[in-house]
Amino acid sequence: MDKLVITKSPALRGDVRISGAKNAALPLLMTCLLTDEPCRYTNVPRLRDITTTLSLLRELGVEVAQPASNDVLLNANTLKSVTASYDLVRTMRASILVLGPLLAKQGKANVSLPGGCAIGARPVNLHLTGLEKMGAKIEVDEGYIRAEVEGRLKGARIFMDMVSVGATENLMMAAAIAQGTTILENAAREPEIVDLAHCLIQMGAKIKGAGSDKITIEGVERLSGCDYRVLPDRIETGTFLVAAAVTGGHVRCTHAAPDTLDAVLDKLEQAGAKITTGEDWIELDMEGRKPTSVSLKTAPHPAFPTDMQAQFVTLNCIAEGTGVITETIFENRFMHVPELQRMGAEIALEGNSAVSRGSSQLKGAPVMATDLRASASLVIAGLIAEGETHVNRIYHLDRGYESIEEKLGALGANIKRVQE
Ligand SMILES: CC(=O)N[C@H]1[C@@H](OP(=O)(O)OP(=O)(O)OC[C@H]2O[C@@H](n3ccc(=O)[nH]c3=O)[C@H](O)[C@@H]2O)O[C@H](CO)[C@@H](O)[C@@H]1O
Ligand SMILES: C=C(OP(=O)(O)O)C(=O)O
Repeated sequence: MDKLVITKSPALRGDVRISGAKNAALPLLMTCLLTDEPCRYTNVPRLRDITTTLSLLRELGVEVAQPASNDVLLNANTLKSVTASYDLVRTMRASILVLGPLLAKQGKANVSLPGGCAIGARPVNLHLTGLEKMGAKIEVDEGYIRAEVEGRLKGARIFMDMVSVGATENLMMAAAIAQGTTILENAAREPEIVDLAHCLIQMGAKIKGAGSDKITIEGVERLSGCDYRVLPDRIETGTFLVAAAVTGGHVRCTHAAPDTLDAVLDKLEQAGAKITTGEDWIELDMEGRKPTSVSLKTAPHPAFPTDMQAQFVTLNCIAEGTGVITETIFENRFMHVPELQRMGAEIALEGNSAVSRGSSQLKGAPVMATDLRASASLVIAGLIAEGETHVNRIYHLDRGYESIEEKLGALGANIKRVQE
């Protein structure tokens, strides 16, 4: 199994090219299931989750081609199955996003229940009740969600009692070809929702309000294909910016989307970073300063993203002063804390908050993380720890970061991937 070996690194300097967003690409690739026409997606990141999605789509009978490393061509007019098997779904929760499109287009879908995962229980009740409101009959049998509808799904007014990114995406895709108008209330407002809406609109969907908490979708009979470029990854961008900040560096993220990162940039400025942005780039300069601790609370967009929480916990460990980071989205998303403590971090977990005393002297150690962003926080810790840090189980990182060691290495980090 591969691991990353990191030694204390100089201040990171230079340009880093940001990849397409994993969390935008995953739902976008599922849009091919809503049409019989070919679909082309560009700026698709090369990640394990994308490979899993393509395997899942192939299993359903979708024709898949990758003419260039970040281009994907999909054609679902050869579909032969409506079953997403446990073997694939268990490795990637976003597989649940085939449910809405398959049900809307084929009238039927069997999707393995994703089950709990390292960061929390992550139920899918909102996906299911929303589809039921649209006329689907759904039962859960032998670990599978078995959904059916007679004729087409029907437009409905759906209020979600929690803000869910995945449920908003699943229901928006299903509603795009339902009969009548669907209104999603308390919808998620993440930039990836807006990106999905733009792609669906290019395919002929009638969607208004994406990016607000009320999305109105007037169903159309059929959608055409698409040629769509995936949004830049705001979480990858934020991760590189935090890595630059903790090393006291000066880094420019290119091919980025600054307007998707307001809450993160705000906290970096509070930490003492000088931030400059252009249309598609963000530059961070610490001007030789050590960061100051920040306090923050994760919440749905446009507030601070849970997917950046772990990286900021690492920042707070070495920063000046006390900082309190509170996680409100997932009930078990502090697995990086015990590992950071093993590296010498002075952090205490108090309920759903990580309280750091700051100015910890980190020391390299063998560490491992059980989720993607926790792994990223340990990589960042490795850059500033004395000695060698070995980050194990990096298949989590490979789910969500394209060539992380090459990109960090090009900025001056001492990092290499080794096979054991
Ligand atoms: C592939 C992808 O885009 N993943 C992102 C997506 O995950 P995902 O779409 O799975 O996250 P959700 O927004 O659905 O989850 C938010 C909260 O709602 C709860 N919930 C969700 C659905 C449901 O039916 N019932 C329910 O109770 C979840 O357990 C969680 O506590 O948004 C999360 C929150 O920004 C991010 O951390 C993930 O990186
Ligand atoms: C939690 C994440 O992803 P997923 O929803 O795919 O598990 C993430 O991207 O940080």
